[in-house]
Amino acid sequence: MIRKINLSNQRPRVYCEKVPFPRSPPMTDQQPLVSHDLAGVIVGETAISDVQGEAGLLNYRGFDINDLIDVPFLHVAWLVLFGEWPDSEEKSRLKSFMCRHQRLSHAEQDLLGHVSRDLHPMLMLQGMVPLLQLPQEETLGRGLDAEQGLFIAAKISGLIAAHYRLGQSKGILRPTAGKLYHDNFLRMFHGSDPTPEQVRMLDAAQILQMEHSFNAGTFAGRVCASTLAPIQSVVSASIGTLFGKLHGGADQAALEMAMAIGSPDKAAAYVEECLANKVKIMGMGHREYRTVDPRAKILKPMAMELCRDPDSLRLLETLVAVEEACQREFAGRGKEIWANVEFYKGAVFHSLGIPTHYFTAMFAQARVFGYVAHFLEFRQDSRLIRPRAEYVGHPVGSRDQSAA
Ligand SMILES: CC(=O)SCCNC(=O)CCNC(=O)[C@H](O)C(C)(C)COP(=O)(O)OP(=O)(O)OC[C@H]1O[C@@H](n2cnc3c(N)ncnc32)[C@H](O)[C@@H]1OP(=O)(O)O
Ligand SMILES: O=C([O-])CC(=O)C(=O)O
Repeated sequence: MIRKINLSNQRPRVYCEKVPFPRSPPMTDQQPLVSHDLAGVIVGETAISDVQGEAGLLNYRGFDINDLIDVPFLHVAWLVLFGEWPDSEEKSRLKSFMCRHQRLSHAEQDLLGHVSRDLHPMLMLQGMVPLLQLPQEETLGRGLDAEQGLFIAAKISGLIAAHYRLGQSKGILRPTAGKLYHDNFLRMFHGSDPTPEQVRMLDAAQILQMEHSFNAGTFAGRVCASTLAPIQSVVSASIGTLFGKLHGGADQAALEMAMAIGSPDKAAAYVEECLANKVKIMGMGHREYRTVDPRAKILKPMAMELCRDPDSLRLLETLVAVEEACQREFAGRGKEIWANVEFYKGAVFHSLGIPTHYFTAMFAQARVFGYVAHFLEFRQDSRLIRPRAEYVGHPVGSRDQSAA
């Protein structure tokens, strides 16, 4: 039996005595558990990834992310989904499956053609995913849910590239059999061959974004899955949640912030002004990490390697100056706020020629593998997620009904 109270806006870790998940004891006359933001509250178990916020560590299925960034992207995706590496037969089937489904059918192209070119790519994805006709037969030998989840993942990459092409008044391109997943994506997006270095960098950046335990988007998906909604509703709910600036949308906001600041010498004044006015600095801070995000540690040197042209370099130097000013200012205020995954990722994407308003959609393109992994895990043993609210409105009988 547990009873745990977490005061909102504080950070105590409130661990409960182990009770068999997913069932909590029924709420009766005992003191209710209250948490407005669920900070520190454990609401389930997962074997998919582990975020160690104090130490600044992240692993997927028991592998530290530093050891995963050089592994082929789709092999890591398989690991995240199924908890083991694919064998050689599975590697080859997965590669051709993803390539086949990255290509949009005529019906899918037609649907996308009706979407406004100006619609934000995240809204386009959230709307398009439930409209996909999912496969009804298994070919990968991992069950229909996994088949459909991987199908959605491949389509997301095709939809992003096609949406961008249509916005540029250019034709939609097809993937090429035998090419790597992100090689095809970059070619379908830009219409030109990426360098092996660009593909390698995109692989690494996307591996870093693939999975992150019970983040808001994944949790929203779990809530949706708990009603027994289908996988396309679950992924769509997660994408909608990822879009916000306090979550995935911070990637676009962080680089646009650097663009608006303009040059490194203006960074300190910008940070001081934000903090004086209680404005959040995008790409800084994290609910779980009490130190620098382990992914930011990898993305910063990647950005330094990639940002060579004067425009990219100025943006990167501006970000570095913002980070330094934040470190000074937050330390002076006794706060532990560090760069998160979003802070330097934008500089990497920018150097790959991705416009800022596509950043979060590309985050979704990677995180969808995590969403599907959680769907598969959660569906094995789930119960409806339904918290309570404390009613603070008018009491019955206290209102004038004559004007009804
Ligand atoms: C993929 C991802 O989702 S990573 C996160 C992406 N989001 C962002 O980058 C948006 C900017 N960051 C933020 O808004 C926050 O840091 C969040 C939402 C990520 C985490 O929020 P919280 O868990 O509430 O942060 P936390 O409890 O550490 O905040 C402590 C204090 O630092 C402040 N703070 C936290 N982050 C920032 C920031 N980026 N800029 C300015 N102040 C900040 C908070 O306002 C709070 O101040 P207070 O004590 O005066 O109220
Ligand atoms: O876990 C979180 O709160 C945010 C997130 O998705 C990430 O950092 O990748």
